[in-house]
Amino acid sequence: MQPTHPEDLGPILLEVNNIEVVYKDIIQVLRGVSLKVPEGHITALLGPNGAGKTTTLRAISGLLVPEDGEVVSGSILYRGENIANKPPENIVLKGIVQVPEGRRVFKHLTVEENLRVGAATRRDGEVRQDLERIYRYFPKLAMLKNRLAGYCSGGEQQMLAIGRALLARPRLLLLDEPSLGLAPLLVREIFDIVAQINAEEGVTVLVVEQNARVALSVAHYGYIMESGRIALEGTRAYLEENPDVKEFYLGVAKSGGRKSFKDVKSYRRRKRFM
Ligand SMILES: Nc1ncnc2c1ncn2[C@@H]1O[C@H](COP(=O)(O)OP(=O)(O)OP(=O)(O)O)[C@@H](O)[C@H]1O
Repeated sequence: MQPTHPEDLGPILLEVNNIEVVYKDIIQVLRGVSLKVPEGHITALLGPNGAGKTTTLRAISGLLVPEDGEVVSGSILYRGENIANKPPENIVLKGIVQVPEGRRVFKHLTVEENLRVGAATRRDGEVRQDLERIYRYFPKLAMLKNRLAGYCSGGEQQMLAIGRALLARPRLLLLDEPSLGLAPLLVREIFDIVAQINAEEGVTVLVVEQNARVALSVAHYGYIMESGRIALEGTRAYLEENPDVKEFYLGVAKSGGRKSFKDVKSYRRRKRFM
C-alpha cells in the first residue's frame, strides 16, 4: 500500500503543531504551521519567496532569537519534548543542526579547520574518523582540505557547510536553500550526496528549497507553504503528479506558460494526498 501520511513512512522525529511566529512583537509571519518529519527520511519544505520557510526552520533550530522572533503559540515536539523558544545551543545538543542559508563558513580558516569546528567538543581520534567519512562523501573537500575557505567556490562552501554540520553528528539535519546561487550541475551533485548520506547513515533531513524539482527528486515527503501556512502536502509521488505542482513548481506548463504561484487559489485549501 502507498503511504499517505508522514507517519506511514516511519516514526515521527519532529512534529510542528500549529505554530504562529511573530517578529519584533508585531509582524506575524507564520499563521498556524503544522508539519511532521518522519525519522530516517528526507522531507522538503517548498514555496515561493517570503512564504515563511526559513522562519519555520529557525523556529525549529532556535535561531529566531537573534532575529528577534518568537513562537507565540503552538508547539514543536522533538522526540516528544517541546523545544519551541529554547536557545539554539540547547537544541544543537539534542541533535538538531541547521545549515543556514548563504552557507556561512569561516573564510579565514582552512577547509579542514572549518570541518573541525563542527566537532569542537569531541576527542581527536573520533574526529579523524568522522573527517574521513565526510571526505568520502565529499571528495572535493578532501582535495581542498588545506585551502582557505574564503578561496573556495560557492558550491565548495556549500559542501563545506553541510560537512561541518555532519561533523556534529546530527540526528536531524536542517538545510536552508542549499541550491541558492549555484549552477544546476553542482546543485544536482549536492542533493545526490545528501540523499546518499540519508540512505547510508539514516540521518533525517528537512530541506527548505525554492527549487522544487531538485528537492522532490530526493525527498520522500513534501510540504508547500504559502503566506505563512502549509497549503499542500504529500508524498513525492503525489506532489510530482499533481497538475498544479507540475505547472507552477516543476515548470511543466499546461497552457499559456507559467503564472505566478499567487494565482493558484486552490492551494489555499489545505489537502493531504498520496
Ligand atoms: N527578522 C525579521 N524581522 C521581520 N520580518 C522578517 C524577519 N525575517 C523574515 N521576515 C519576514 O518574514 C516573511 C517570511 O520570511 P522567510 O525568510 O521565512 O521566507 P522564505 O519562505 O524563507 O523566503 P525565501 O525563499 O525568500 O528565503 C517575509 O515577509 C520576511 O520579510
